[in-house]
This record gives sequence, structure tokens and C-alpha cells, in this order.
Amino acid sequence: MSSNETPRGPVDSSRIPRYAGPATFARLPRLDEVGTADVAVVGVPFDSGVSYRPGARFGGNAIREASRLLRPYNPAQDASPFALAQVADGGDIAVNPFHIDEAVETIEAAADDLLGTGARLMTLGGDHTIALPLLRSVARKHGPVALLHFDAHLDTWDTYFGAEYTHGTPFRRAVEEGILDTSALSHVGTRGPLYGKQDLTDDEKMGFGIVTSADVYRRGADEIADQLRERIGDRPLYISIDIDCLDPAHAPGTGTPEAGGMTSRELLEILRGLASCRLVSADVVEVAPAYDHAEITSVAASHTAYELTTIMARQIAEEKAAK
Ligand SMILES: N=C(N)NCCCC(=O)O
Ligand SMILES: [Zn+2]
Ligand SMILES: [Zn+2]
Repeated sequence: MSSNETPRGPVDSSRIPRYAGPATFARLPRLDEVGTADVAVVGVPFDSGVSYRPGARFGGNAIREASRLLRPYNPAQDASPFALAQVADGGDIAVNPFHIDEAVETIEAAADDLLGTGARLMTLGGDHTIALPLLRSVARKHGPVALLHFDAHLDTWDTYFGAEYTHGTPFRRAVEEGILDTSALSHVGTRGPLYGKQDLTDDEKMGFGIVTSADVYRRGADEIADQLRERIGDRPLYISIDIDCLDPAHAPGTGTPEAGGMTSRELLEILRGLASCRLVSADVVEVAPAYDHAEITSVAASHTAYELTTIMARQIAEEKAAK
């Protein structure tokens, strides 16, 4: 799509029942139907990096299915994201489930291709391993990025069974590789047992600040969003959302659930409070539909991706208007 063409939006659900036809994210066109997109929604069906329950390889398609009910106007951000920018579903990145190193390379190369077209990425995981190649690719384009990491877990551990690329280690690797702006790194929603106190010391040394799920509950979403926004400033920002940042009551369908998490309302409200940040790409990971009930988790994930997409679409529209 050239910059002055009207974006092609979702299928009209008042004419074609929303449960009909194959699922794309939010019933949007496929990327090959529109040529190029401002925001490409892509799935990464990969879960060979998990340490407990597998199944996140099915997460992307579960989120697409649950996203059939999304509507085109987002009142919380007073925006119609799919009219402001061309958002399209780029399908899945096909990765080797038997070879983690190769999968990481494939994801990085595919992300390079998509970012190279000028698109921002809204990636649907997959387990959290995939954040590392996505961050490498985003940093190649923007330089080291600020990171907001929503998760029950730190994911800054070193290795599991000697493996460097797992879903518990992507952000330590990213810091080691110098692809993160270490003056603006935050975990949000952290809780639950650790291996030892050293986990926290190591994490702090890497530059991370921690907002626990209890902090969110005590201080409220608005205050937390204000604090995060201040820390991020106008740096290019990547947001990585592990759906297990939510309480298992709000996201049972995930591989490493921890009690005492945020509500989906808190997560969505914090994201809306970050709407003015320079969001360059984002992911939602760790949706494992086999443990889900009534699509609770994939509905929460689809709304999370919708808020993130709205933030990106608004900024794209602003940038185009300023040209
Ligand atoms: N990234 C997620 N979801 N979990 C990491 C858990 C690592 C562990 O088993 O200690
Ligand atoms: Zn997690
Ligand atoms: Zn994680």
C-alpha cells in the first residue's frame, strides 16, 4: 500500500458472520493480499524452548481465532487502528522444531525481511525464546531499544541443561549482545518463587527495574504507566508480553503459571497509558491453548495485541501526517 491509499480493513462482521472463513488476526487481510503493511501481524509457532508445559506453538492460531470478535473502533484509545494504518496478517514464520539454534536464525531472518519493508511487527508466539531473534532484528534497525517486559518471570536466567536459547533466558542474552538500551529496561508483573536471591541481584546488574504484580495492585495501573513512560522517554521501545504476566484466573492457558498475577484489566490499562511511547514492535507470547478454557487466555491475548496494534497505528498515522 502506498502512503496515500486507504488501508484495507477487516471483513465486515455485519455482513459476513464473524465465525465464518479462515481466521486472520482481527479478520484483517493477509499480507499477500495488500502487498506491504505498516504493521505486520505474524505468528511464530515454536515452543521447543519451554521448561515446563509445552503447547505455545499453537498460541498464534488460538489468538487469531479469539480475535474474530475484535471490532474496528478502540474507544479506550479513541482510534480506529485499521483505518489509521494498514495492518495485515503475515501468516506464520515456519521454524524448525527440532533445532533451537536454527529456529532462532530463521526468526531473525524473517523479522529482518518484514522490518525491511518498513513494517512494524506484532508477533504472536510461540514461547518466549522468540523474543531474542526479534530483538536482534529490531535493534539492527533502530539501535539498542528500551524494553518493557510483562511477565511473571524474569527470563534473565543463564542456561537450562546447558542450553543458552530457552524461554527463560532471552533477555540475559539480549543484554549480553548489547541490543537493549540498559538505561530503560523494566519487568512488569513479576512474582513467584525464584532459584535464589542472586537471580534478583543478577537481574538488577543487567539494568532491569522491577514492577511486581503486587506493586501494580497496590499503586494502580495509572501510576505505574506514568512511571514507565517517564523511564522510557522518547527512546525506541519494544514491548514483550508473556501472557503469564496475568493471573492464572485470567490466563490459565500457559506453560509456566504463577499465582498472584495481574488482571487483564490492569494489563490493558497500563498499555493504554503507554500510548505516547515510540513503540517500534511488540510480541505476545506463551499462549498454550491446550490448558485454556473457553478461550479465556486467547481472548486476553487478542485484546492485548489489539491495544499494542492501536498504539503503533496511531503513531504511524501521526508520522504520515507530519510528512
Ligand atoms: N518465560 C516463561 N514463561 N517462563 C520461564 C520459566 C523458566 C523456569 O522454568 O524457571
Ligand atoms: Zn513467564
Ligand atoms: Zn517469559
